[in-house]
Amino acid sequence: MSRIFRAVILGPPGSGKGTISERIAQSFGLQHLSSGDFLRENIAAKTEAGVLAKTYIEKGLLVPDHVMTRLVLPRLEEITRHSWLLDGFPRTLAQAHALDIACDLDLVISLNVPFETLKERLSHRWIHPASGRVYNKGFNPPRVKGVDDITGEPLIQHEDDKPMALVARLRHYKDVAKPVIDLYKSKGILHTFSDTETDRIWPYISTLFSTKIPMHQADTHYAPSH
Ligand SMILES: Nc1nc2c(ncn2[C@@H]2O[C@H](COP(=O)(O)OP(=O)(O)O)[C@@H](O)[C@H]2O)c(=O)[nH]1
Ligand SMILES: Nc1ncnc2c1ncn2[C@@H]1O[C@H](COP(=O)(O)OP(=O)(O)O)[C@@H](O)[C@H]1O
Repeated sequence: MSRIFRAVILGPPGSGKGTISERIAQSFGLQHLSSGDFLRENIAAKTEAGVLAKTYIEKGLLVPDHVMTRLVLPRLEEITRHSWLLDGFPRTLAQAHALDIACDLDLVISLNVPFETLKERLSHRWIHPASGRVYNKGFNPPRVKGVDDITGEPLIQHEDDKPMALVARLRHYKDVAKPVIDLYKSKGILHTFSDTETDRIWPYISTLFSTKIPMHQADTHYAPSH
């Protein structure tokens, strides 16, 4: 059996982590694990962690480290046969240290997208709350304005994607993420990609993964439809 490949994707809210993770998952057969999805599953199932996490997310705050590590690490340990890409975790230095104890990472990608671009994207981000599907006016609009493509249910905008909350959220991200980025830089596994467009970043990420993942493990390659 091939060795498991473990990667993390870092970047501020709106930098395209979810979008790029899906492309990596599709092109290279990695399992996309998203801390936001784990949280939404737990909130929907009303688990103890989910009920607690909801109170923080609603206020636009980070969920405490001990709740996040207890939620995410067991999920990683369950995956013993499949390569994975972790999106949204670690977000703090304490989470990065906990992950470090649990496993060895092969690769960390950091997305560096200008502040103005993030503000613009997030203020146009619309979500289907039940599934977590994400749309963007312009980049990937729903087929019918205001409703989810699959269920036809209404889309909503996160309170913390509204303009007033955005600036504070992005500033806070930067402060908390800096030591995490520095840690992975010092380990020599960090690769940073800077641009305003996902479609311009993607070819570089795709090339990087091609050099790291043996071709027989990779599935068909993702090609943007536009
Ligand atoms: N205009 C534009 N929007 C993008 C681009 N890449 C992603 N988006 C949109 O920006 C928003 C944030 O992307 P997402 O992948 O959710 O970022 P995350 O918060 O880092 O996971 C979503 O509405 C995406 O559809 C891009 O290159 N251009
Ligand atoms: N690793 C984490 N540590 C703390 N809180 C987290 C973590 N991951 C997600 N969250 C919480 O869940 C919310 C939604 O996460 P996510 O879906 O990744 O959205 P976004 O990309 O907009 O930040 C975050 O705003 C935060 O409150």
